[in-house]
Amino acid sequence: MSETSSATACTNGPAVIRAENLGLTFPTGDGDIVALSDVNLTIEKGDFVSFIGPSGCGKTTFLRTIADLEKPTSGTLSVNGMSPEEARKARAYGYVFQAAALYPWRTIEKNIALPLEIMGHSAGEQAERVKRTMELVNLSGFEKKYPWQLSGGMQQRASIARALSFDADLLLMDEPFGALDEIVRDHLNSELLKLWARTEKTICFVTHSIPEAVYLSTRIVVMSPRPGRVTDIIESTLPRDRPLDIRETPEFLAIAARVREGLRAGHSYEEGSV
Ligand SMILES: Nc1ncnc2c1ncn2[C@@H]1O[C@H](COP(=O)(O)OP(=O)(O)OP(=O)(O)O)[C@@H](O)[C@H]1O
Repeated sequence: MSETSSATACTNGPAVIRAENLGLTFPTGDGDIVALSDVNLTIEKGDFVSFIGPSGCGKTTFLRTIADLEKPTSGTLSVNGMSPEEARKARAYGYVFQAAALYPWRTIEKNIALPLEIMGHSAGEQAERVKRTMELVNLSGFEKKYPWQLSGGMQQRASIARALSFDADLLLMDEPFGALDEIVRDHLNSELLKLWARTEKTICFVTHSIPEAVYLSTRIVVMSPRPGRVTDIIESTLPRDRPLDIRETPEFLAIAARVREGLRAGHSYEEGSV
């Protein structure tokens, strides 16, 4: 799909995210950095959208703009039909960072309960939600442990549980598995797909890995730097039910080849990852 046609893609239905001509420029001492330029993208409810592209193409900035952690300098952005600020105040999204970012002095259950505490949920409601989300990410039994007593993969599952605890429909995930080894990453990828199927959340997922993007996504947004822009949007033809060995199928490899081609067209392809 060309840059021009991607601008008009998928504009039917109730959009969770709608970006129109979105731009964000950071003024710095060394001049302006155009992190996002003319981004047009619509994400529908229940989509699993991955953002892939080389370092500096604006993936994190786009997620942070959705989360109202950055302000656009041009264009418009709506989240569940609201401004990003309104959506943040309405707790419309959960955010999972690259590092698990758990508080070391809190037990796992207390880390997961933190947003619920801040939102003023009763102790009973907190306990019920913590139990439910810990089950969802397969961490039951580890409630009283501290983060340092868990493996990296388990810590990241706890941070996913924390993002799910207040039941936002939208999950923003910024390279959540980037620091994990491949076996753990495979496992968490397939767990995440199951969780997505069970909860019907809308997920925006940043990754540098082509196989990860293809395995997880209903749509893959390819971005390119200088300035950061969307250069391709690839619709997945894979079924929603995806065993890990789907990655060996010709259909999977064909989509991966398309993503690689999209990255190459943005003059950003490097062998293996981006
Ligand atoms: N607060 C900031 N001030 C100035 N420049 C910034 C700021 N945040 C990001 N940038 C710049 O904006 C561009 C996009 O950054 P961003 O972190 O969104 O890229 P990315 O695609 O997520 O990269 P990576 O894959 O390395 O995480 C980069 O050139 C980055 O240096």
